[in-house]
Amino acid sequence: MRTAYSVETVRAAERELMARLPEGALMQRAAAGLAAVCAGLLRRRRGRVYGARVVLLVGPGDNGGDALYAGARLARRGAAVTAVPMDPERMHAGGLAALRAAGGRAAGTLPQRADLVVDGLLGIGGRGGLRPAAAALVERIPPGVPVVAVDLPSGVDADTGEVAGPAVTAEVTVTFGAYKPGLLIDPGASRAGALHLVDIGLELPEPEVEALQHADVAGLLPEPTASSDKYRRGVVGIVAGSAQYPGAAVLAVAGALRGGAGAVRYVGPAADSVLARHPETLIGPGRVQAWVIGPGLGEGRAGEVADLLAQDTAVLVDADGLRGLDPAVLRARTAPTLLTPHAGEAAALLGVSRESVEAGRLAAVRRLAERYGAAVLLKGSTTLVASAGGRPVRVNPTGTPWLATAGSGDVLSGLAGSLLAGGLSGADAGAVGAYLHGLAARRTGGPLLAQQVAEALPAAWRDATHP
Ligand SMILES: NC(=O)C1=CN([C@@H]2O[C@H](COP(=O)(O)OP(=O)(O)OC[C@H]3O[C@@H](n4cnc5c(N)ncnc54)[C@H](O)[C@@H]3O)[C@@H](O)[C@H]2O)[C@@H](O)CC1
Ligand SMILES: [K+]
Repeated sequence: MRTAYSVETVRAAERELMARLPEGALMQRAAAGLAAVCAGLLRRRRGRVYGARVVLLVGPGDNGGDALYAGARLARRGAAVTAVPMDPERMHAGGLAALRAAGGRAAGTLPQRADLVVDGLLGIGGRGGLRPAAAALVERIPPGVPVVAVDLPSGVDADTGEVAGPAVTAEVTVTFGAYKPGLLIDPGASRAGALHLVDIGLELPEPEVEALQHADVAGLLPEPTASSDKYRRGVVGIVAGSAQYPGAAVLAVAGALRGGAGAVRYVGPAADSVLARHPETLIGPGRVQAWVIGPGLGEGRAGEVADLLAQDTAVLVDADGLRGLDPAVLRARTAPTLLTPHAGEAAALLGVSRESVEAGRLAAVRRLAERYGAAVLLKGSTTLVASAGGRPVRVNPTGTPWLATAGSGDVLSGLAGSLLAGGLSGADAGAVGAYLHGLAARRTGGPLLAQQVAEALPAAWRDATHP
């Protein structure tokens, strides 16, 4: 599991550790780790560190200090290191002295030629969009030069991943002590490049955010045993599609058939289309371990949603099924419930604007889970899954922008419903479903069809369970 911690938590752990260590020890650990990653990148790119031109962008705080001390280490190995300050009056004094003693220099403007730029403008002390002096430096980073971000890309909000205005786009981010949520959640995540965690010895409590990895997914996926027949492996029922949208039913069933359930049952007006594509489907009402309701349902079917929610069976509600949900009804349920809105649907469920959901996705998914007393999967470029009761929010690490295509959400709801039928909790079914769905899309690559994502799911399942 990859875990991430808020600034407040990291600061508290740092204070506790600093009190037990000599002054400056943590910064030296950070700088040593940062310099090692920079040196590795330079060796891969140009064979050696000696003679490399390294530019440090130096902010007024300790993030700049890390960059300066790391620059000093690179200068001692023969790199030509130039520090460019955001504010010449406010540079970490010890770091600047170390850089100068190692043969580095400070300059007022950004050199046009460089082999590497180190972004030490702002770390976890950054607030709001970059102020003009910082933004001006970021805009002058020469195109094509790799950037290593110190702790996080400057301009990315550490706690939320929000980016207000210009921000650094890094090839690598070297982060200290713990991942920050903003490194795992878009738009911040896509600015951070490859993540490298330097252990500085922090002792940390329960994380705010976590991201499943292959091993976690393998541990959660239901694997059939010799004694499991199709009913023991669970039956998932799909209530989806309408005369207007029969395709949503076909795609939800396509996802459900590949989610490990023993059988898939379909209830709705698109039975002919479903059977034509998926002859293995059971048709008509019957016993199931989990229901999926919503994809392509169209209007006027709230009664069917209410009927399913009144049953003591796991239910996933998606798309049109999410309209007008009553928080009191959901909160009263004891069987697992998973809601899978996109930002627009989430906004309607919260009674806020779509923009406000998109600007604060982490807060929005938490609020939804609390308000509806259910697990909530908020779709988007990084899909988030929250559960009621304040557990860490799960961030899906496998997404790809190509997944923003018609019908891909229908495949996901079928898949996650199938996992619910297999006995996973709402939050686990959502997080594992999003993980496999993203992996399948990555395997498919390029402009993709939702049907292809469904077809790649068995291979994604094998990748996660037998890496
Ligand atoms: N505290 C610790 O024990 C450690 C901290 N480390 C480093 O220290 C960093 C945190 O240092 P600081 O607390 O000094 O904070 P930062 O260096 O992140 O930045 C704070 C400074 O930036 C200015 N600033 C804030 N927002 C701005 C904006 N939007 N535009 C322009 N300027 C802005 C503030 O006025 C303040 O002077 C970490 O990210 C990490 O890199 C590491 O050395 C490891 C140990
Ligand atoms: K930075």
